[in-house]
Amino acid sequence: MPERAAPTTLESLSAMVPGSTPDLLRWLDQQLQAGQKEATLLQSLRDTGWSDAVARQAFAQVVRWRSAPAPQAAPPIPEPDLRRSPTDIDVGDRAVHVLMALEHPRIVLFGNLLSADECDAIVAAARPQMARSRTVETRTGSEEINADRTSQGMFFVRGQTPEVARLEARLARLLQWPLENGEGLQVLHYGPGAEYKPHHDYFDPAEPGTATIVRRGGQRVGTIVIYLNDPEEGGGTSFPEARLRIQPRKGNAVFFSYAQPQAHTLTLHGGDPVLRGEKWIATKWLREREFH
Ligand SMILES: O=C(O)CCC(=O)C(=O)O
Ligand SMILES: [Fe+2]
Repeated sequence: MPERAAPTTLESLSAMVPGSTPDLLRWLDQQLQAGQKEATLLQSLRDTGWSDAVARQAFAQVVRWRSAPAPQAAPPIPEPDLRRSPTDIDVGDRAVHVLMALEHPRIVLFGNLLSADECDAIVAAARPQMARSRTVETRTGSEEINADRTSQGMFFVRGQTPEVARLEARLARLLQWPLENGEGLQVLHYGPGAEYKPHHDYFDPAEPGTATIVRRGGQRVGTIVIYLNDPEEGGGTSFPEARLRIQPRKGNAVFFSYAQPQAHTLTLHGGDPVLRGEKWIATKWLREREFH
């Protein structure tokens, strides 16, 4: 029998037909599956002592239940395979540590994603191209300077340097998400006092520019922020609704996902002001579809 994912089970359906039983509904379902006709079925039910009213109501409910459309499986989103609570995840050329996992909001903290040398190489490649960070402006669909974001930043195109390509391959395995569905890696640098006020990374569907933005690759559905150095004080990544702060550690990374572009995902987050030292991060935003 084809698998049926109806809004309710036959057991709970029988509660909606007074006088019926789950067995009666299961029998009707099997008979309909076998191609039996209404008149024949109602007659056999009457013959075996069911009242006409119960037989008719049960028949109608089962017919309706059988024709209910199978609910759409939720589309996949980026997600590490944590089903067996692994300590490490093999990403091909490295064992990434799983340090913490929160269900809702979905937040996973990883260690050992990058070696110290790899972090340094990404910073060195990004440094000459740093400029005041821009954010995608959903009101207009263009990129603008944002007063809430006092960091400096740049984007790599995918695969731009060997380190970037290696990191992207690792992330694809770690998050079980195609490399092509990722935006180019963004590197951000926060000096003392710099911050990124709490925000959502998805594009607000209510804003007029969002339709234009999501034409390229769909919505953002996940983010991984990779720490490229150790700030001395401050500079955490905070999730105020989860009352959670992640303290940066060179080579570690925090991943979070949001299946819908909605506040109930509790993925509001920000970069706390750097109090002492500086902060370097690389951010990869993951899209629903291929981003090019
Ligand atoms: O600086 C941080 O820790 C957070 C960065 C961030 O929210 C982003 O890049 O979207
Ligand atoms: Fe963000």
